[in-house]
Amino acid sequence: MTAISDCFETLGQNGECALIPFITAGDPDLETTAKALQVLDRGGADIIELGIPYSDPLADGPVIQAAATRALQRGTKLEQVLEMLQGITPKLRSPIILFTYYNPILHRGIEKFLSSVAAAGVAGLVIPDLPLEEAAGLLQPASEMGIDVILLVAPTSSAQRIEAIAHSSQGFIYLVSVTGVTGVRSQLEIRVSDLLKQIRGVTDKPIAVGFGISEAAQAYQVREWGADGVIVGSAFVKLLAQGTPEQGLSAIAQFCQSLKAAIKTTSTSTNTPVD
Ligand SMILES: O=P(O)(O)OC[C@@H](O)[C@@H](O)c1c[nH]c2ccccc12
Repeated sequence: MTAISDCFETLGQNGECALIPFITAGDPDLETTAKALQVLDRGGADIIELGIPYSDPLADGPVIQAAATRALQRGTKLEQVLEMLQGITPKLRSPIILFTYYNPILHRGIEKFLSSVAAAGVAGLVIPDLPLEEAAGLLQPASEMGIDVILLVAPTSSAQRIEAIAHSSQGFIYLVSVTGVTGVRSQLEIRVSDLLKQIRGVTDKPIAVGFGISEAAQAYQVREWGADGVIVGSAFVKLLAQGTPEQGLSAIAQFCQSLKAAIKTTSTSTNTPVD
């Protein structure tokens, strides 16, 4: 069993939903990223998604694009991120998922990339532009190294494609809540609830929902729709970038706690959180 499946299994036994914050590595610097991982880990995160900054982030909205640009301007490189992680992952309770576009993987070579991320203690990978048709070449060697490759379902995916993705995805299924790029949305689409049911119908694997979630009430809503995990990116990235690194760290600590408290509430409770 992988670290990620293990995490969902334990949470599921307690009727809990996973909180999965996302931050960009190297924004404002790698030292702060290392601290942020620890702050999130202690603040209620169950799994943490760490983004490798990339120059052509097609799936990202303005907040994460700007964070990636700042990180690249500082000269953040994959090798340095992995080196930082190697020192930090043994101290964390939460498994780390590395978020990267596909090109940097191809550039290094799949085997080499996988062995370096495994050595850094990474538990999973999210690769938004990995074509399902090419996923097999990565899924097999990754699972041999105990790394989950998490595949994404989009609202536009056909029933047939949803089934194929659900079948191949490792660790959990990432359900993208909206068509478009990452970033804060004021309203979540009700369609997410139907998509969750549709995916449930074809797999027992956990399902986490991401894109557009920025408030405790939205996280609660997604949990009520039946998600096993809630992914929150842009809202964390924005808070971390405001003010000094210390101010950013304290802001994400508070936000993390409030999100976790919101999704811990069980559906039978009358204690519905308001934001
Ligand atoms: O930023 P949001 O809207 O909260 O979405 C999650 C997200 O940041 C993270 O999972 C992510 C960052 N960049 C991505 C690109 C594609 C898919 C997912 C992502």
